[in-house]
Amino acid sequence: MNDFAVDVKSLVKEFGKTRVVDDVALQIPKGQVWGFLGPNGSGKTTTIRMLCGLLTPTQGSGTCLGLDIITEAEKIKLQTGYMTQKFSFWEDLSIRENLDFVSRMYNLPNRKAKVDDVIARLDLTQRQHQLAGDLSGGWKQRLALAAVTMHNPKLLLLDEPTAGVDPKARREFWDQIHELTNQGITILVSTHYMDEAERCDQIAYLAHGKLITQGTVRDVIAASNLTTYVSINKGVRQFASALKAEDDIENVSYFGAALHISSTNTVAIENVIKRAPFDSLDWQKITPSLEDVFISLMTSVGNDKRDYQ
Ligand SMILES: Nc1ncnc2c1ncn2[C@@H]1O[C@H](COP(=O)(O)OP(=O)(O)OP(=O)(O)O)[C@@H](O)[C@H]1O
Repeated sequence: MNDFAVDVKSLVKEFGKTRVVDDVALQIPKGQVWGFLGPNGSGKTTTIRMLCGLLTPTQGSGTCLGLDIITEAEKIKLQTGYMTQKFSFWEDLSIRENLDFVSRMYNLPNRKAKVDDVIARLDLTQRQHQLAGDLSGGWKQRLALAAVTMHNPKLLLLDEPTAGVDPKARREFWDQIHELTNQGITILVSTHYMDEAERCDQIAYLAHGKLITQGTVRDVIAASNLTTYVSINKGVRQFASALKAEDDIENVSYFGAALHISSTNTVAIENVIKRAPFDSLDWQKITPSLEDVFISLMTSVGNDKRDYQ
């Protein structure tokens, strides 16, 4: 068994004639938290489902927790916790009843102690008798995290666990995620939130089913070769459409009162800001943010031209 919790290569998934995941390779070291990013429909959920044995790849091979993803999918399921995008617990049962049900499904020994423990660990004591259907988004996600960790999985696959959850609850959720990695659990978490991407050891970015970039946030920013300038002059927004019309500016975006412009061609972007009318603004070169990089990546890969039946 190697030191990777996930070690897969050439993963392909086709639905009919549409290639939804296209030649994806991932090597996730044990005990790390990885962010899985990419636009809607880029294939994140499909990849996650292949990793936990719920979908069979059309092509490709590899292991999860040292187990073959094709031939040992059932064993992988027992050691993996998969949190789906949609809340999938019983709304008419309380938190405690839901967790008790899950512990029965996994046939866990010492069920009551196990449920007591997970309720305490995730700070659910006060709400344990509340119906799941009455919980707010943040508490629902906490219940879901409790449920997927009850059988002591070594790998957690979390599909947009914090979508629609308020910032405080999101922060608490991430505290729990880091607590779990401290215990040696490996986590792959899909997200659209940049601040969450920045909390990960490494990130992998998918577009149109292909892995476009991966590494630490710093690596991904460096590999983008993006040059970004920012202006915070009053009235800078009035220049946005003229800047967007410039062929050499690949990306113009608002960050509050500031305007960021980016290009992979440093000379060209610097020529633009030296020219009228843009030379009337003060420009400062900055390290591109992850968001600058992702917008640039999305622009460079273009629109999804695949055919969906
Ligand atoms: N069972 C299926 N049959 C046919 N097409 C599917 C099936 N499952 C997913 N797809 C298609 O595959 C593409 C990738 O979907 P997937 O859910 O993996 O993307 P995603 O990156 O997780 O998107 P999102 O960020 O919106 O959750 C989508 O266009 C989707 O419609």
